Amino acid sequence: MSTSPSQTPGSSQTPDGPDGPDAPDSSDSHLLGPSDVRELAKALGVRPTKQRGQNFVIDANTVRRIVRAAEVRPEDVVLEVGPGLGSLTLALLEAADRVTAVEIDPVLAEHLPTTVAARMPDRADRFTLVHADAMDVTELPGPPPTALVANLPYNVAVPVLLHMLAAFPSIDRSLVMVQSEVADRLAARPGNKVYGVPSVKANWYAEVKRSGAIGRNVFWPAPNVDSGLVSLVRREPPKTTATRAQVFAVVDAAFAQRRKTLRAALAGWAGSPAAAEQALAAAGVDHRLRGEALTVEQFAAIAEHRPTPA
Ligand SMILES: C[S@@+](CC[C@H](N)C(=O)[O-])C[C@H]1O[C@@H](n2cnc3c(N)ncnc32)[C@H](O)[C@@H]1O
Repeated sequence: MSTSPSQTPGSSQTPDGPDGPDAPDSSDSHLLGPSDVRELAKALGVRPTKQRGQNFVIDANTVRRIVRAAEVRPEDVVLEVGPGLGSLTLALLEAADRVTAVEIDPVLAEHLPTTVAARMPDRADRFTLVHADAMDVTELPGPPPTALVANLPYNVAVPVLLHMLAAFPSIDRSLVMVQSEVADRLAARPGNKVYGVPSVKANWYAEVKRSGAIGRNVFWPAPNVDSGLVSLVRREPPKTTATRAQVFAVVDAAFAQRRKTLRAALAGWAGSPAAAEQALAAAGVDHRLRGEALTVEQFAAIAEHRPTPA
């Protein structure tokens, strides 16, 4: 199998390839259109897998829209997780100072520098590819990333996002594309029925909001779910004497049994229902509430009052 075609494929349409709403116009000639994606995948022998969340964007307008929504600045060092064939990478390289991309798939990882060099020779020295599982990445070559912009693999989107926010405090803005329901969950506020673990943990790091919807036909292959954009702007974490791990342990316990009151849901964490009630009282939180009503600051206050085991 060839992993390195000698040149980047052209852009002729073929009937059996992925089709999208917008073929690139001449000003987008370095971006990937539907036939470019199909031909690149074919040349590399890539068969997109669900397991790796491989749905490639085939629409130049969509990648431009993502870059605009991310407010990428000329001085930004952008971290992209899962660059795939390079659809978003090329648009990021137009706008940022540097792009560092982390890709798990060996064939995609090996070939992407070739695509970048062929499509954007003037910017190729500003691109770095790291072949790794994003969940294992704790350091990156080059200057620290200032922004995270990614069309995340859907099955690991939340853990990858939270991992990157924890591992790279230099990231002050993120714009991620995720499954629409996950976008709702990430951006949910207390009291919302989809508010849960991802909402609270994301809010530990950032102010989170939904930033638009993306249809299915801008991908190849088209997923069977809609997508949403989520914007995260770094904030100071809540002021607390508890560690992040201690706060997240309370969050996990509260939502593991989300139908139960906090007194019952936190019994295991505190040692007993009575101990949970005591910790909640000390934190100024009504023990009859459920986790879905609490802010991240309230979870932090509860974590500070965990009873010491006898
Ligand atoms: C939804 S596709 C996005 C591809 C490309 N950015 C685009 O928009 O066309 C997700 C990409 O993430 C990669 N990927 C999946 N799991 C990963 C992981 N744990 N770490 C790094 N990359 C991963 C896949 O191989 C794939 O290239």
